[in-house]
Amino acid sequence: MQISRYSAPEFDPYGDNRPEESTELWAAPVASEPIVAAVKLPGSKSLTNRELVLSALADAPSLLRRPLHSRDSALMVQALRSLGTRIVEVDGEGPDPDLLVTPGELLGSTTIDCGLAGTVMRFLPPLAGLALGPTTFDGDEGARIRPMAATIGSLRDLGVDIDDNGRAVLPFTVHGTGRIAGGDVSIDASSSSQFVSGLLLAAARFDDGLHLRHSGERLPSQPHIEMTIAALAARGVLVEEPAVGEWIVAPGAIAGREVDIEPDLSNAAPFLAAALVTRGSVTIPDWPEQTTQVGDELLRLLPLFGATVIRDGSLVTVRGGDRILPVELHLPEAGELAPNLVALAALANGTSTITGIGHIRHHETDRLAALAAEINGLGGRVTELDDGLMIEPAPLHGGVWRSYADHRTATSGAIIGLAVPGVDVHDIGSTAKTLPAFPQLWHEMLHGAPATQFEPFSLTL
Ligand SMILES: O=C(O)C1=C[C@@H](OP(=O)(O)O)[C@@H](O)[C@H](O)C1
Ligand SMILES: C=C(OP(=O)(O)O)C(=O)O
Repeated sequence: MQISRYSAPEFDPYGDNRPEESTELWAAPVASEPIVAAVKLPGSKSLTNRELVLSALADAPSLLRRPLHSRDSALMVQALRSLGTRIVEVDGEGPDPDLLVTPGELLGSTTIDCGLAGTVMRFLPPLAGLALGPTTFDGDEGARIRPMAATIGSLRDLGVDIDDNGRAVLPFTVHGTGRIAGGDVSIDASSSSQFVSGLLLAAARFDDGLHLRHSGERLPSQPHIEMTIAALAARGVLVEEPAVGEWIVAPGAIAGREVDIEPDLSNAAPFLAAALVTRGSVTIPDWPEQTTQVGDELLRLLPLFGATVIRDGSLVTVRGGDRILPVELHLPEAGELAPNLVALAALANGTSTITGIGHIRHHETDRLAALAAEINGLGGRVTELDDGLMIEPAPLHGGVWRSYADHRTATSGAIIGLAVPGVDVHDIGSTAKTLPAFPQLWHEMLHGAPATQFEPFSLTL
């Protein structure tokens, strides 16, 4: 295999926009024996935020059952409410209330806080174009460097006036007029599939619908585009795909519906990884038989690391092998899973390469640089490639593991900490982005009993 090395400038994910970081350290628990546990996971971020957006655009109310309640979904709820959508919590089973969404006229004249949520910053600008007044988008300091050019450029090409001071990043203002002409548009979605999903979700509400073409050299995270297309189909909107990287949506209504949100299978990754690290077994209930979630790929990928996967109806159990095997993976479709897989590879008994994931430099942080810096900080031997990482075996020692406000970097530190004493994860609270209960669930997985010392992340809806 040809490996081209990436020569990184000294890693600083924020430049001058460094956010204030909490100095809180979380002592990652070490597993002294094989873990045998079952972990029930909350709803999928990607499904919840798509269904919230589609419910706001629909022609009738929708009920979301067992949606995710996390920072990313709370930001989406808050943003849609401020645009004019009514969203109320209604009783559901368990701790995560259902959401009843009643679409209203999109009003605009508001400011949307995107936090660090790609789904909020890429899915909502088209809705702001359909709104009656201006909407300003901003977010965390770390969000202000995430690429937005394809969203801003395409909406402009479709007739929307956007003021971004020529910078093509947050903050920017969409001057909505209540309608978007729609029609033909071409984008480069090589840095995120969310540019495609954001346009497709709203396209049926454009006057002339949408004929979208992707013109860049690669299209990452394609399962997430398939998820968008499936969510639209379930609401009566057909997306035609005349060629790879081309989508057509006719103008029409988006139906309201009742929808069960599946558990977040990408967030199953750290727990299933724990089975491999401790040579134990971890079971996830309610694993959907069929799904568009890329997390389902874990059932194919984890056996490559030496795991055995057992399916019993909706129960999925992953059992660790004698050791963690090195892997050679090309993962453009599953960048979201890469950080946790890299953590596993750092504990393997040989050299691994994971490629095809250059776009994850544009996720919550530059994940390739972050993972290399943190594993190497514990004595590891990770080399950045231009589109991935090479991970060579090395004895790891304890130390501080920085999270860079990234939930998946944080959980990667927790995975390594199971096997390496003395790993202190900085800002474990960043897991609230998609899994506020992560520290509790991790503790329960290890000890079987609820932890008392964790204050759950509180959300005001
Ligand atoms: O549409 C979505 O819900 C997502 C798409 C993917 O983004 P990229 O295409 O930027 O990788 C994924 O990594 C992200 O976590 C969620
Ligand atoms: C890339 C991710 O998030 P976002 O939706 O903010 O892009 C992620 O959750 O791994």
